[in-house]
Amino acid sequence: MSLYCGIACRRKSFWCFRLLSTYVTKTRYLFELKEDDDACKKAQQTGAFYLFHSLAPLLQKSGHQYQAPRHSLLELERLLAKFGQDTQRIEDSVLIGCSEQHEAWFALDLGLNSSSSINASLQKSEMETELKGSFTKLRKALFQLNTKDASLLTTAQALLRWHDAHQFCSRSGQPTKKNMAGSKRVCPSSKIIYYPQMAPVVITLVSDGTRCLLARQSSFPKGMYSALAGFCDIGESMEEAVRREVAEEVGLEVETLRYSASQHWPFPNSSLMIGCHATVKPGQTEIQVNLKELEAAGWFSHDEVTTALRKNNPYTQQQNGTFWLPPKLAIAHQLIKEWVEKPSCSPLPA
Ligand SMILES: NC(=O)c1ccc[n+]([C@@H]2O[C@H](COP(=O)([O-])OP(=O)(O)OC[C@H]3O[C@@H](n4cnc5c(N)ncnc54)[C@H](O)[C@@H]3O)[C@@H](O)[C@H]2O)c1
Ligand SMILES: [Mg+2]
Repeated sequence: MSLYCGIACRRKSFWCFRLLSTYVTKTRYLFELKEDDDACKKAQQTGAFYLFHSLAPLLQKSGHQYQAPRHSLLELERLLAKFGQDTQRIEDSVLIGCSEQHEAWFALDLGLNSSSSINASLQKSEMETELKGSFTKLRKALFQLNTKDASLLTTAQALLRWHDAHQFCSRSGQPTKKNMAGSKRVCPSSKIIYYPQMAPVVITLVSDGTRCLLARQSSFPKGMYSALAGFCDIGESMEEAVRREVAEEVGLEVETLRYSASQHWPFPNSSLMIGCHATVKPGQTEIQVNLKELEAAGWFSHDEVTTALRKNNPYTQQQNGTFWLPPKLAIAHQLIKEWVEKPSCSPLPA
């Protein structure tokens, strides 16, 4: 779908109207909603709401899959009235996207601000009955959601968590106020504007040309190995962070590296995962595991990794005691799959 937009450009004394793509009109619309509180409030009238309770999204299960139901403003108002809650609460919602037809999508947490945890949990189960779903831990549900819902819910949870944790100005100590879309918070006293943040993390699949290096932390589920990951230090470039993390965690020097792709990762707080492939200096492949950071690390052959990717069912592999890899949705999985498909693509010097 494309729309003619009001934007016109003057070229050689003719007015020509440029056809804007659906994507462009959608991003312009979302930008407007973030900047204009009145437009955003209006968008709520025809919008749809994803519901959360204490950062757990409302999901409905059908077979082995989860679905995230959306509710209209009217349905939400009825629900709040039924549970004796003020409709003012809708102003806590955050904008998380919109459809191609410009139906704005919001997320609202009905559990976060409850003053009593006993009341909150009572209300939670009653709401679940009313809504014919369950507020499910995102970590549990993430891998059983379709990619679109998974991406929307991780964005929503990250934004709701950020607002919950940034209620006060770090300079004045006064309460901050969110804008209608939830794209920022402002301190009325110090005038400081706070924007939602993500921490940059590099995640690197190291190869020696024929094998790839996988590692596990003690906090990982039993048997799961992944690529090396680490938070960027302040002042570092992505390249510097990759070199440092690989040296810190396994005692190897990166020779070449290549950026692959990035991903927002909501756990435990919002990270921007920057995915890379790296190679180490030939003949310098002896791993020295930093046991403060990792439980184990090792080189895995192309055959071993290919087999693990093919049979990547955590439940059976955990029981067999064999090693297994992160699920499809994780960028680590994508990096490993790329390496299996093209183990010797040529990266740039680090
Ligand atoms: N999506 C994926 O495929 C995937 C795969 C592996 C890891 N991860 C994620 O990557 C992240 C980083 O990996 P890691 O734990 O090995 O990092 P890491 O190697 O940097 O070690 C974590 C330690 O770094 C310190 N640290 C520095 N800056 C920090 C910050 N901004 N926030 C929290 N801790 C900070 C803390 O002491 C913490 O204990 C984790 O949150 C993990 O969930 C994602
Ligand atoms: Mg690490």
